[in-house]
Amino acid sequence: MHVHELAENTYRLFAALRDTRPLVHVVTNFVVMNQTANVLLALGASPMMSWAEDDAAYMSGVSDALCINTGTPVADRISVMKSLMSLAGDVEKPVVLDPVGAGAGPFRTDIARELCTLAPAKIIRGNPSEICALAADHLSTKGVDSGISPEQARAILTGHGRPDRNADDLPSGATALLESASALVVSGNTDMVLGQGKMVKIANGSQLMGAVTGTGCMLSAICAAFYAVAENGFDAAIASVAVTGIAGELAASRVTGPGFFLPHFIDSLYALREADIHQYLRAEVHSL
Ligand SMILES: Nc1ncnc2c1ncn2[C@@H]1O[C@H](COP(=O)(O)OP(=O)(O)O)[C@@H](O)[C@H]1O
Ligand SMILES: Cc1ncsc1CCOP(=O)(O)O
Ligand SMILES: [Mg+2]
Repeated sequence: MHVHELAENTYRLFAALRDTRPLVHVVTNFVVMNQTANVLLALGASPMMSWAEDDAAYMSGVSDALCINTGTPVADRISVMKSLMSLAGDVEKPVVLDPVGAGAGPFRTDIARELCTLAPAKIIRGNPSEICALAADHLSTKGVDSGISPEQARAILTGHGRPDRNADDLPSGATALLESASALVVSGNTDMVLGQGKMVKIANGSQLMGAVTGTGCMLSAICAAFYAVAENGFDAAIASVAVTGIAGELAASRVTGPGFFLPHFIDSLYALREADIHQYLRAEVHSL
């Protein structure tokens, strides 16, 4: 597939999202809850941030997608996350898992690994060391920040240059993790979207996105909104990474530092046009 086709598909899903305004149920951490709801609204989705167990069955019945984020994993939240993911799996509702802090100690890593066993068609979106903690038992996450670069993650996931694999092979650790997912998103200065036998690299975004908290969490919620209108998790993940990166780039061009980045990011998402997607998308497709 060509970059041009990726841009067209991204805009098609973006337009569908704005037309249908999917209800996205987000159980996320206390740090990013408000900004995540605002980002979903600016994108064109309808956010719902409930985490009550008593609300789970009803909300699961009416929502179009679910986003689960393990950033502040207190006991009652973990329990509702499991219930919601099981309910969503039963009806094949689109689900996104953001394993915040996987690879930073056994507590978070074990929670994320258990959640990976639920809702088998989910998108899993994390930073390089979070994904490596799930796929390859590599524990290097520094709190919620990646301890490694996307390129290092790629090397770890491919099994360190085994002679029978070339650099473009589908990561072996990722292959196993993909059995519990429809797509993996490894974010960073360049984002990688992995599906069965295929990978797309997207080089949009800005360094400023690493200078404010919650950009990864927002990307995961955006993945859930796109997944609600997409045919599959792989296409939803590509569109989400593209739109997030382009909006981030436009926002960064309008500010001098992180302080005003977030409001400009929200404005850029709100005002994003088809022409921006075609003009700015920088993607490489690898058929594997
Ligand atoms: N140095 C960078 N250059 C471009 N984009 C970046 C950079 N760092 C992070 N991003 C973008 O910020 C978003 C969050 O990614 P990341 O920081 O890896 O996640 P997390 O916040 O979960 O650690 C992604 O859209 C990613 O592309
Ligand atoms: C700082 C912090 N601490 C617990 S959750 C959280 C937010 C993490 O957000 P992101 O993974 O998007 O950087
Ligand atoms: Mg994160």
